[in-house]
Amino acid sequence: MITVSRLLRQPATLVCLAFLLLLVVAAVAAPWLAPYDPSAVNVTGRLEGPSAAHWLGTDELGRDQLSRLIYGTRIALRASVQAVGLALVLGVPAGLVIGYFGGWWDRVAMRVVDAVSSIPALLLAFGVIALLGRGLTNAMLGVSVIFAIQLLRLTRGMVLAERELPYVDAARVLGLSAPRIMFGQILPNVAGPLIVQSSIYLGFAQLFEAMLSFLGLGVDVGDASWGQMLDRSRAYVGDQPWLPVFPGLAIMLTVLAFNLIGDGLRDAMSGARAPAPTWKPPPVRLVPAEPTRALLSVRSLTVAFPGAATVVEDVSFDIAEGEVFGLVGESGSGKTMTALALAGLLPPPGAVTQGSVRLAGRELLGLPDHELAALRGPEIGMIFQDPQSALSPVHTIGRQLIEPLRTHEGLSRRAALDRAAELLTLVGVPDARRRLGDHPHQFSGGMAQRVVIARALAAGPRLLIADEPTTALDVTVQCQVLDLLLDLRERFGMTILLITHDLGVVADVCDRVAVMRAGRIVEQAPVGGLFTTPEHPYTAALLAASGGAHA
Ligand SMILES: Nc1ncnc2c1ncn2[C@@H]1O[C@H](COP(=O)(O)OP(=O)(O)OP(=O)(O)O)[C@@H](O)[C@H]1O
Repeated sequence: MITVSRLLRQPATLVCLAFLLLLVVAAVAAPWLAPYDPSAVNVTGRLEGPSAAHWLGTDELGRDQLSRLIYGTRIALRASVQAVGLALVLGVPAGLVIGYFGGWWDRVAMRVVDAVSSIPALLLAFGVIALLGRGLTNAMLGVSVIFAIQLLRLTRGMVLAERELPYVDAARVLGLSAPRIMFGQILPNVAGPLIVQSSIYLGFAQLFEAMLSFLGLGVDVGDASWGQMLDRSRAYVGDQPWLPVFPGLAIMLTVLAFNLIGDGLRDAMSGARAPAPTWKPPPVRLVPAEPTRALLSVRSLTVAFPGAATVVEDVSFDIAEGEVFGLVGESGSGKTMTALALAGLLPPPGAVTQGSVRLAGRELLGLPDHELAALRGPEIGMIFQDPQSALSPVHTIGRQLIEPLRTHEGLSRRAALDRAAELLTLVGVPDARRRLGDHPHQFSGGMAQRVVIARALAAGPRLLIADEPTTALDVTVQCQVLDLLLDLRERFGMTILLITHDLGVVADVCDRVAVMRAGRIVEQAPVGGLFTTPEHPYTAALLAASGGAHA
């Protein structure tokens, strides 16, 4: 539904859809719309220009051009739908099977695909015509084969990625048969790009039909086809210059319409050209905050989503320079929303409705976006739970590390690479120089998290917000990453806001801690005090539930 509404917001796509609808109406209602019989010859009225009797003129046999153009839509649409329909029927199931089963099936099929793909579509159409004879159906068969091969390749590529996803494993565990998984589970997930590609192929098919008819290999001589009209106009264009104009325009506009619809569908599905949301955050009610020596001072921070309950309410805490401050609480208690609010990264329509967030004495709430963006990196760094999803899979680690170094420190590429290698060594990645050329998937979870930490350090932030940085890692690696954070605090005097639901982690690394529940801080204290004498019953219950992890 989101895709349809985005599509309806694209004027160019709407115009193209209306144009195609017009073609379909013209094809279906041709006998009623066409003013003349498209094959009625009138030798006394040959090669006439546009007139009241013949709006688009007549051809070399005196046939009405408008009527032939209207009847031509039937062939244009039939050729396109036939070629793409057959390609979908052949290519998509083959791609699903080959991608899903993989192995030698895949290897053999892909070699065949490579070989057939190297043949130009037009050449293959000539081959099919030579074997099976002239005619629109035979001509479009060769084109269908090429489209089918391309759709097979596209489907197979997407299935290779999809089959590794948890929902496919879940379907296997449920005992669904392979065809049901392929057609019932995977196909709906890969349908979007296939629809987009097909609409683009509809345009290509139309072009091929016109080319083959132009070469005299498509429709029968008497039939009205735009390509054939263009072909016949060549010999008489000297006598009647209007002849090629209308069939040429019809071909051009139809191909353009199919392609623009394909583009529009792609944008609607990816949201790329969707208009920016009109939503504007409400103004923040700044709470006056007294001067403090803390590096970060948060007062009465309140975050709300329109129509939903307030997710963070009246949260206040201070973090001193060099301190590790823990924010702990059960899932959904508002820890992440607090952190995102501090960095100005709340997902719309969430917004800070009131409060004060001062970093080194400077109020951050209400700062314009570009000023906040300039603070992220050198002032506030963030690391998240899943290191792999925080790194771009297609870029090397080196490239991802030098970007912040070049942006914030203005280093040359060579100097940035040297510094990136130093940072990787600092966070404990062995053989750092060589590993700069590796991609994220070549790193284990713990090593990838070290890379993410190194990237956050690259800009030298004063405050590092670490949101569940060890939750996705196994216990041994968790300890190593926490030790690394502590080591960095020691060396650089870095201030850390550590978000976690694990009281064991809090006990190990934090100086002070705040306990959150349902969007509010219910208690905050130095770590030792909180564990020995919790004041709030919720803290006591959390400690009891954690089974003495802190002991
Ligand atoms: N887009 C949203 N719209 C409305 N409410 C949201 C949205 N995103 C999050 N919330 C709500 O905000 C509350 C706080 O979420 P938050 O992610 O901060 O919790 P958390 O304590 O970090 O939990 P977890 O440890 O599971 O990440 C939750 O009740 C959540 O349902």
